[in-house]
Amino acid sequence: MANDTERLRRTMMFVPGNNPAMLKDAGIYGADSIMFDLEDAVSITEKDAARDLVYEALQTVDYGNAELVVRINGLDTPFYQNDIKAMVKAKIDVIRLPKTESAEMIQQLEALVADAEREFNVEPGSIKLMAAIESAKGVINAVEIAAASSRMIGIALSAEDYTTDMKTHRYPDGAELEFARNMVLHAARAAGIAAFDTVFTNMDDTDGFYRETEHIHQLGFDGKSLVNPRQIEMVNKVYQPTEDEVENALNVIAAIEEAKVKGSGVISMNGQMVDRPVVLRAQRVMMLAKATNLVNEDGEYIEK
Ligand SMILES: CC(=O)SCCNC(=O)CCNC(=O)[C@H](O)C(C)(C)COP(=O)(O)OP(=O)(O)OC[C@H]1O[C@@H](n2cnc3c(N)ncnc32)[C@H](O)[C@@H]1OP(=O)(O)O
Ligand SMILES: O=C([O-])CC(=O)C(=O)O
Ligand SMILES: [Mg+2]
Repeated sequence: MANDTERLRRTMMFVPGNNPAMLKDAGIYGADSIMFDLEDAVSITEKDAARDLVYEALQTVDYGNAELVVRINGLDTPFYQNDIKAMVKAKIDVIRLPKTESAEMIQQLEALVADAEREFNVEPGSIKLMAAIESAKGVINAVEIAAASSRMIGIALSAEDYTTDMKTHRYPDGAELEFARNMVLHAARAAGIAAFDTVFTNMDDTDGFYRETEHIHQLGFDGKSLVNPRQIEMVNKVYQPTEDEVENALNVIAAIEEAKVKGSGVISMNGQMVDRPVVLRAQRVMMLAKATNLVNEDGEYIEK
């Protein structure tokens, strides 16, 4: 598995935990992260069956290199303890807590995960955590939630529940989400973890999906939660660097290597200053270019 902080997380696709066909095929679409859902996609009467199905799928299906995430039921339900035990036993990569409102909730989750790791002989600390922020209280406390545990790999905005809590709904321009998006993003960056934007649920509105994805890409989100495999390619397209960006990144990396030889951390390239932040941005461009098979491991263009 890639280093937790470097790993690409453009696409995190929800898969309803009670749907055997979707569980079986979820790995074929190329999502960076697959998120098995035990919460709102599963009705109350199917909670136990869904948990068993996801456990079984984790034993039998090959999901390749995808990061495996489970959205457990909330801490105010009778289901979360069994969810945690089963998913730790199955050695899931990441547990996503829905409706997170405080750092204490993450600490409560962490203690239960640590107990389950001991019970099932799973390497201590190996199961990572993330939080979904779905209310005004969660948004206000996003900074402490993001920093609540060294196991945290990310936080996500969940706009369906959030807009309900805010007594509004989702509009095409997304103005009702701007404050929450900026809070979640800044909290994640301050804690050094990933930031995920929310789902887009109108499968027929392709233009709207592109508009929203371009917007959150511009803000700096790592990626989005998704509900449908058709959305994966669209997100990857938005996150794929342009040829000009790759060209510039390659020039920046070459220029800084030359500067290093001369014993300097800064150099001028075509009249533009190149220093550490420019180099870090160039390295991220190259990581995205490699992930979308635009260039090979040596940074050379792959002929299509
Ligand atoms: C607010 C929240 O909490 S959101 C999170 C909870 N919600 C979910 O998890 C919903 C997940 N998504 C879905 O169930 C579906 O994509 C829907 C209902 C949104 C749309 O369904 P459809 O219109 O039938 O999807 P579509 O026609 O694009 O499906 C194409 C194929 O992809 C599969 N597929 C669709 N969504 C998913 C998914 N999320 N995971 C895995 N496979 C999927 C379908 O089974 C179908 O496979 P097939 O061609 O082998 O039959
Ligand atoms: O995490 C998400 O984007 C989906 C969700 O639960 C919500 O929007 O309430
Ligand atoms: Mg929700």
